[in-house]
Amino acid sequence: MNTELNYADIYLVPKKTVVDSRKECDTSVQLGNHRFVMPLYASNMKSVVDADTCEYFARQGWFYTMHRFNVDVVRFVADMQAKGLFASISAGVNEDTVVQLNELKAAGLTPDYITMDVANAWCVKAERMIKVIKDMFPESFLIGGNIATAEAARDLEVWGCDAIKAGIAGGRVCITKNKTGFHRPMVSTTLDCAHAVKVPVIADGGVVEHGDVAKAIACGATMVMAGSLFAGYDESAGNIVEISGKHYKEYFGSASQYNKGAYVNVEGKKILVEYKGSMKKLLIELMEDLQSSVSYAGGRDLNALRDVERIVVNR
Ligand SMILES: NC(=O)C1=CN([C@@H]2O[C@H](COP(=O)(O)OP(=O)(O)OC[C@H]3O[C@@H](n4cnc5c(N)ncnc54)[C@H](OP(=O)(O)O)[C@@H]3O)[C@@H](O)[C@H]2O)C=CC1
Ligand SMILES: Nc1nc2c(ncn2[C@@H]2O[C@H](COP(=O)(O)O)[C@@H](O)[C@H]2O)c(=O)[nH]1
Repeated sequence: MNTELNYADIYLVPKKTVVDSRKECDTSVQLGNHRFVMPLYASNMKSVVDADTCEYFARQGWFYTMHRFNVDVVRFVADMQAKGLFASISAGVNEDTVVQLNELKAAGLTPDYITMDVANAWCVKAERMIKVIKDMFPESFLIGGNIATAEAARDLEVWGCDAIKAGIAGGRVCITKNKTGFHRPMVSTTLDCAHAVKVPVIADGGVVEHGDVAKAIACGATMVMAGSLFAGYDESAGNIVEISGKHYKEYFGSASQYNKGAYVNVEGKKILVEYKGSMKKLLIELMEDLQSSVSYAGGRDLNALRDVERIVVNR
């Protein structure tokens, strides 16, 4: 059996800083036809993003992906593009997704980004859906996920994905590992997948500390997706709950009973996260922290992080 690593098991070794100020460090990243201010974005979960959250992120120059649960995709894509913003939607692998894609086509709309999002995308249904999406929307940038091994990443690349989302059962509200026994820690997942393919890899789930973003990039990720990090703010989706005068927001898994509306194949749970007010301060702090990471890596942009030594501190 192999020993596998998570974000908390590694650190990055500092190099000589070459900038006079952390403000000089560039955290921007190219994904598809757009450049975004940070290589980090919020999970496409109903308790994290809604249409307003997506618009908020797009206006701040951050990437986003709308979730795929009871969404009028025609209206969503039309609204975003009418506002001059990019449209980034999620797709499943069942017939309802084909119906939605046909409706988009009939309306003459092309999403800028489509994320085909299932628990284990290394499967025949995902292979078929990737072909459908690529045939119908060859101009859209297709992200496929999730997977957790080099072999799966290579398959998704061959099947036609323009980027691959990696991470199985590492999320804060995930109970997949408890219920099925399957999981791979994020550092090992990201290293393996990113080294196996030429297309960008998105490290999804398990971000606990801001520094985990830099660690993911150092392991080869182009982007990082996080759910709990963005839950609990004014701009996040999710209901506010008051308990003994204290305010919280609900954060639940996409495979939870609360998202599914039934207790069938449940692999997610609901938690309450502290209500934290406006998200603006978080976005600024995340960028400042990553600028600082780039300076410790001895560079001026994210490329510097790809060159740093990684050390294992826990085994
Ligand atoms: N990143 C992660 O580790 C995980 C993420 N999730 C998230 O939860 C949401 C729901 O995921 P998911 O259950 O895939 O989506 P859906 O519930 O939409 O399932 C999609 C379809 O795939 C089938 N399917 C799902 N899992 C399997 C399987 N293991 N074997 C065979 N068929 C399967 C389902 O059929 P049937 O239900 O009849 O089996 C269904 O028809 C997604 O947003 C996903 O990202 C969920 C778990 C893990
Ligand atoms: N196993 C499950 N994973 C889920 C579910 N809903 C979402 N997710 C994944 O978690 C990440 C977010 O993780 P976090 O640690 O940043 O909070 C998300 O992007 C999905 O990949 C679920 O119900 N079960």
